[in-house]
Amino acid sequence: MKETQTKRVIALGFFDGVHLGHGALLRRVGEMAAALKAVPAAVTFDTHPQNLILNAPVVPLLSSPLDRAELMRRYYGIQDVIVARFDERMMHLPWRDFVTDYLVAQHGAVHLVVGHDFHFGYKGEGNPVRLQGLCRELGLGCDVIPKVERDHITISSTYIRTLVAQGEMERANEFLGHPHTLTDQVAHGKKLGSTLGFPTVNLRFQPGVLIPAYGVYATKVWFENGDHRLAVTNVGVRPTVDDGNRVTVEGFILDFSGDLYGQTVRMEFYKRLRGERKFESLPALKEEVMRNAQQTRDYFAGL
Ligand SMILES: Cc1cc2nc3c(=O)[nH]c(=O)nc-3n(C[C@H](O)[C@H](O)[C@H](O)COP(=O)(O)O)c2cc1C
Ligand SMILES: Nc1ncnc2c1ncn2[C@@H]1O[C@H](COP(=O)(O)OP(=O)(O)OP(=O)(O)O)[C@@H](O)[C@H]1O
Repeated sequence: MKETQTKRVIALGFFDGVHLGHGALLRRVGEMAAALKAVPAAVTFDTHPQNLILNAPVVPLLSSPLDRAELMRRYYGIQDVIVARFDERMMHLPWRDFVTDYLVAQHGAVHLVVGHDFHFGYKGEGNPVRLQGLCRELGLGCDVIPKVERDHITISSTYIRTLVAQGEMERANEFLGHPHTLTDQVAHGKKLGSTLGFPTVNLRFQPGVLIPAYGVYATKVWFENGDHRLAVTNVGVRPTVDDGNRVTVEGFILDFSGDLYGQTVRMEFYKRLRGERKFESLPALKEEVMRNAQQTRDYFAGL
């Protein structure tokens, strides 16, 4: 590491969802960065390593590395999130080289933080015990964080994905430590909602991102200016008005009028209120949406 290089305390992992287990690592990064006057940082990958190694695609909770970075910053004060490309070269990089060349020489690592089960480098030969040995040799600090559990279940992205896929948002959020979040630039819809009396904001899941169970959710929408509103949001294929398979996310923002097209908004999911249904008429759909809007107000009033 060069004298002039920025010093970083770095957590290692993929960090899909940025859950409470990840939080234990990231909090430790913050403590050590303050003590060492270094920048709190994390390394993640552009695609999940398992996609290349096992050829078994992981369907992530969050849309992109940018979303992971934003949650790490907001909830844990991580300033730099380094997004490493996980390609053939990275896959074949021996674990020692990953530490010495990538983390220390390129990114100024002075202290590393990993979880109890973290494996990395070619064939996953790097593990916490080996890493601690190498760090001692190199004069680097290294913390291995014991597993974080809740209800006797080890918190993991995999488990939280199954909860979100089933629409069990409240439980997913307990394990995440914050609401499940979708960020997108608002796109145009069919504008039918406005005529029906419930204008909606349309968001999209990026291809390959986990879609929560179809249905209606109590949500919050945060705007670019930092304001937020309650919203009642449908995730699904809208069998009443659409015959296609295209999945949409449409939020009826309560107590709001204004133009959001083109804005990047953040939607937080709190509770699934019901499944998606085919209604016999648009007035019947509207009546149900109004009922769901009230359920959303009641839900947040009771929190
Ligand atoms: C809270 C909420 C619940 C909804 N529930 C359903 C539903 O159960 N079935 C359905 O076919 N469409 C449902 N929709 C989708 C509406 O059919 C759709 O929002 C409306 O046709 C307006 O579409 P537009 O925004 O593209 O103009 C729901 C929409 C909202 C906002
Ligand atoms: N419950 C936990 N307790 C402590 N450390 C954890 C926990 N979950 C993950 N970590 C650590 O956080 C880092 C990032 O882990 P990773 O992104 O692989 O998360 P994961 O939740 O275990 O994911 P997956 O379920 O896909 O295996 C790793 O160093 C890992 O060891």
